[in-house]
Amino acid sequence: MDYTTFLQALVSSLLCYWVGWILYARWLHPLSKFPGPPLAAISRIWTVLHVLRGKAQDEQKALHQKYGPIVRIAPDELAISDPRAVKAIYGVNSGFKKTDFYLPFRSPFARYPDHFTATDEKSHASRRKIVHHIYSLTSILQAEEYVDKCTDLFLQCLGEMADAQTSVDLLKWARMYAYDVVGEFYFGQMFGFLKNKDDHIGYLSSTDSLIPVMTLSAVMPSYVRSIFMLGGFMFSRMRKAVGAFDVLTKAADLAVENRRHLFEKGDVSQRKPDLLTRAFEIYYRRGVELDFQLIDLKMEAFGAFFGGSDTSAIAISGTMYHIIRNEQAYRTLVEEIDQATRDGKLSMPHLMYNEAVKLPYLDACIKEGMRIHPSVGLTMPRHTPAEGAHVAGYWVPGNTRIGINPAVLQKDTSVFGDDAEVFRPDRWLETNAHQLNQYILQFGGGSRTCMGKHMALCELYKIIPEILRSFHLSLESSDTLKTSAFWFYKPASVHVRVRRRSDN
Ligand code: HEM
Repeated sequence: MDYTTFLQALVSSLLCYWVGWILYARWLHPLSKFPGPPLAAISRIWTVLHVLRGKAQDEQKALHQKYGPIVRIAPDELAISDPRAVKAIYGVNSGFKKTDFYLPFRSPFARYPDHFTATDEKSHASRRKIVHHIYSLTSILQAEEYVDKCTDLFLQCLGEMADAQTSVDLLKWARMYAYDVVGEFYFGQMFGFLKNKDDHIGYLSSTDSLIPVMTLSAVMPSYVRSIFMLGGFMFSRMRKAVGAFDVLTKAADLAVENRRHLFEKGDVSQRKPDLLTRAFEIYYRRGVELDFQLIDLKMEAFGAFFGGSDTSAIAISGTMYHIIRNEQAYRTLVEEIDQATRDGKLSMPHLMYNEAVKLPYLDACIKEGMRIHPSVGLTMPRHTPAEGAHVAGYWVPGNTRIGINPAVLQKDTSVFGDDAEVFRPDRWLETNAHQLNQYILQFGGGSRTCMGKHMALCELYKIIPEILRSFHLSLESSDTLKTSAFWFYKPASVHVRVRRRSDN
């Protein structure tokens, strides 16, 4: 066969394959009964472009308006926005498993898959059980003073910016705060963002570069991911980002080595009651029995760095944005905080987490802030069990990818009413408010619920009232919040003017 004939045969075979695939995917595939964009039914390109535009939550909402509560977003994948689907997909013992979407986020040096990316439920449950107590509320509150240390520095910086009358990007500062809290909890000390008032070691810009690339890779078919990731390394920004994480790895090594030294010296007085110490206690007491080595301990620190910094910062800045924007809510909240401070129910100079959670309006504002602006803005995809499953009245075949986007469901009018898009904290003070909780997915659900939830809530319930009792904040612009959703549903910025309060 000559070259031209070979080429013609190849092209015709490929054409036949494609025509066959299109006919099958659109009309014969087990998911062909589900509506959705025609391109999504035949290729993942649709999903990749959809995520690439960084507006997944808005586009997905529009999709549901057009096609209904369940939409085919890739040949083998469905997105659903129906309250009944939450328990079916994310409930304990639902039998739904994490998909390979999570794999690009996995650390290359993980011995066991880290909690976030583990796809084998059994192994995940046994590894999570080993460290579960580290993340309990009791354990977090034993280290509450480290949150206070970061809060003091944050407030000091806000004070300086208020005096200098400079504009403050709350997102950037909340990020520096949240990263420094992770530093205190896991790396022996703050990373120094707040002290340096800047991303002096480049971690923030590195996650900004890496997360979108990883997210795009996560929605691509697995066979093109490596090529895509390798392609990414052609760009100096990516190489720089990876370099910054070398610095992080060294910081983790040093923190672990220093702490090990203290343990081996038997110097109990020098040991901070932080999460690193808790992890070391597991290592020394049951490390061999549980196969929990120093590298596993380091993985916990990495998990918190990647899973707990930007998420917490988005929750803080997103909630603050809505409070500041809503005059009535702002006034009511400040009155509640001031009254509680006057009554001695909020300690000075540091209010305690256990005091803050008792303030009903603060609680309502934080719940509403995270409802309307959850930190995750993509579907959290799962595989249906091999035998298939009923989801919200639909029969979904086995091994189908299906997921809910918290940023879509949490604004669903069928659950939250016609004002679902409005920041209205009072909805959480109404009689049946507790029923809404079951449709809130901001911390995920079931056996895969966020491990750092208590740590994140500790930061939120402390920093928001601390800021509001010391400063008055106003938004610089009345424009609506600009956001992007590469896994994290991130505001572009939250610029505010800050004044010291003269009335306290
Ligand atoms: C406001 C802050 C936070 C938010 C909104 C948040 C959100 C989430 C969500 C939605 C998930 C589930 C993802 C999925 O199922 O696909 C998750 C899982 C996880 N989060 Fe968080 N997170 C926050 C803070 C933290 C912190 C501070 C840490 C670390 C200390 C952390 C560590 C983790 C881990 C390890 C998982 C995986 C759990 C598992 O699958 O077993 N998160 N988080």
